[in-house]
Amino acid sequence: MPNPHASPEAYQREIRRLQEIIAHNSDWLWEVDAQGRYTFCSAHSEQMLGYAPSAVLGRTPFDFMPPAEAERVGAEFAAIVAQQRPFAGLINRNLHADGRLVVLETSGIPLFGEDGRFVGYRGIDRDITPAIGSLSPRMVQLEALYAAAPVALGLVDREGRFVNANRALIRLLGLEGMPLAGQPVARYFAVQQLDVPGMFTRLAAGESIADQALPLNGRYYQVTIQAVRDDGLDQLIGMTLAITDVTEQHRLRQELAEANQRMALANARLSELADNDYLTGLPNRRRFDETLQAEVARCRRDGRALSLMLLDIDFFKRYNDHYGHQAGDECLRRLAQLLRNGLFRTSDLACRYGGEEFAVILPGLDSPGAEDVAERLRERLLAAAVPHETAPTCITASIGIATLNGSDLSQPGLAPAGSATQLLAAADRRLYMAKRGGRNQVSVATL
Ligand SMILES: Nc1nc2c(ncn2[C@@H]2O[C@H](COP(=O)(O)OP(=O)(O)OP(=O)(O)O)[C@@H](O)[C@H]2O)c(=O)[nH]1
Repeated sequence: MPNPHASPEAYQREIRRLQEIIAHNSDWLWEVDAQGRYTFCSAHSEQMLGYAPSAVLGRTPFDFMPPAEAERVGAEFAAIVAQQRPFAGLINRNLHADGRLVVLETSGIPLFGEDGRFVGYRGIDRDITPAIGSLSPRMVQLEALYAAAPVALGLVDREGRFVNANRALIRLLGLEGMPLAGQPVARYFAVQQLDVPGMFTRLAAGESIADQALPLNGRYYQVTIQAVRDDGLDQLIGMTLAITDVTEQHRLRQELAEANQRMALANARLSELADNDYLTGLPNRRRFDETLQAEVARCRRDGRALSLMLLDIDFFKRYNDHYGHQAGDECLRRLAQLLRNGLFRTSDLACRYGGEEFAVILPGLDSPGAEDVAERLRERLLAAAVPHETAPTCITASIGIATLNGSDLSQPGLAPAGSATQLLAAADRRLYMAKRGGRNQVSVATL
């Protein structure tokens, strides 16, 4: 610094000497204020960037950079300013007035006023473009794409450290303004989220790594890993990380799964409604017809017996008239419950045939077996002693039974549909006979 106590001539000489040093130095000397605006600029700006100092003063270094570079360097510089620390070797790209890209290496020290307040930086820029060679436009384009890609991209070395990261990755990690290069991946992702050593072991063994899900801060990401190999030696030197936000797809998939589940429930309910009687919950006439057809066909195939029971409540009209239709409904539900309650084998099917009439299909049961079941059922209903004041006793039922013997059915020319019709007609005849015979009884036919 010039000595302010020297004679004016000596002081002037010292000032000129310093100006010459600045002018003949190969570096660009500058000062910026606390807002980063140039307050001093040596003549080198002209030769480095093609702008005279007068065109530089008042502007910021970022005004001379391509936008993406300005954003990147701006973030790095903001972190430095926040700590008000010296820095060196900050590499940045600038646009020369003639359109060329110029790579500068910037170093600086913070400046403080007499009261100790931070007032800006003083530093130098060195043109290192000749040292690194000119940047091909293709390289610049690729870098711009990398920087601006919406997918979070990063390169990781064999030690599990970030070599670089694009803006999306820095944003994803909430690290705006902080340098990520050189930081271990494990610092930001737990091993359960990204097992980098494990992945390297597998990549080194020639395995590929399937995309994996990564829930993070309430969002869902998909991580894609690729090995990076040394071109010449085919040696694993690192891996690329691509982290795509798939929250929306994840949400849609979940909604779809839920909708499918609701649909399956609705379908199950629909088919239940289509197959079951709404009043008693027993299988309805449609289900009965289908099952009887199938069982007759099976009876014919296997040569086994098949019995059919038709059950009709006695004096039910009187019951309805006396107790009301709703009480009649309740009575039907009670009888349905009785039919359901384990009187039959799992292969048996009790259905509401219509009105106050029920049917039970008894596969594999011969005539005496079916009669036995019917008697037990009749007795249980009697034992339930459901009051019926306008009938001789309580609620009772008449039952008609018909049985097909499989061996008879194997005769040619007897169609299954015909057999089912015959079986039904025979059981119905027997029911009629049970009614005629005085009700509360079982009548059995053998075809
Ligand atoms: N409460 C109620 N009653 C029904 C239902 N379906 C049919 N019924 C009644 O059942 C009665 C059947 O009467 P009928 O066919 O004359 O026979 P019944 O009075 O039982 O006389 P028998 O069968 O000869 O002993 C009718 O009054 C029908 O209205 C129903 O879902 N709920």
